[in-house]
Amino acid sequence: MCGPNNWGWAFNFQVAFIPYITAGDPDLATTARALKLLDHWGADIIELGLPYSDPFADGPVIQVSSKRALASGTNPRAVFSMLKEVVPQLSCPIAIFSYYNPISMHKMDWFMSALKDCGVQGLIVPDLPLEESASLRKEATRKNVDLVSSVGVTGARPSVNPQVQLLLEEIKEVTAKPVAVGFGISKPEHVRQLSLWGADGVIVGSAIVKLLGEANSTEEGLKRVESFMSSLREALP
Ligand SMILES: O=P(O)(O)OC[C@@H](O)[C@@H](O)c1c[nH]c2ccccc12
Repeated sequence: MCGPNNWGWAFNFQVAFIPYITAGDPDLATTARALKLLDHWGADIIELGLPYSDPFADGPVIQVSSKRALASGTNPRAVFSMLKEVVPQLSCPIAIFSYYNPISMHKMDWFMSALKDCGVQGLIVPDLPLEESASLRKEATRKNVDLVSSVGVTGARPSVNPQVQLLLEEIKEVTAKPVAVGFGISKPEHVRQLSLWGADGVIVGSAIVKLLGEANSTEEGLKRVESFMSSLREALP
């Protein structure tokens, strides 16, 4: 549905649907296919995680997924070159999700230029140290990449914590920025609930990563993700 949104990026949605997957799990060819599929099934933004050996803010599902991705030799350079080919075929923006450590192993301007060069529009760093945030922000602003930071531990949960409703109200009192809710969203009921509470976006990670990771084949994993995406999409206004 078309309507005004305050994301700063031009989308046609009321509540943004934001899937997360880990790049390179189980390999980058599968990630390329998954990105196209998520885009096709109505993702408004895709969070693409760079795998890291110590993903401490992640629950077991994304931790194992990171391990699989690293085992197949995934590194930022390879992810960026895959994206360079795939991004022009997508209609939704990509935000790279990365812990600070793998970013800091590169020159900041190289990293940010590489992001920009392959058409990435956002960068999420869950553990960005305050002391480092100024230089990263400066480089991101120069390259016109949006920067986001958050804390917590991921993983599917049976229900949405009712405190989220209050938290959403409190956050919206202090900012006009859109607020997307993640952590534990894995069912159409969760998505419905969060839309009713006024979330501007919902982020779904572990539930999708699990479908891809536990399938017996890439084909089967992508099929499962496809039907899961359509059931979540239907729950959105
Ligand atoms: O896997 P979940 O519970 O669906 O949540 C993922 C999610 O919100 C995404 O933004 C994310 C993936 N890994 C993270 C690490 C920290 C903070 C956030 C994340």
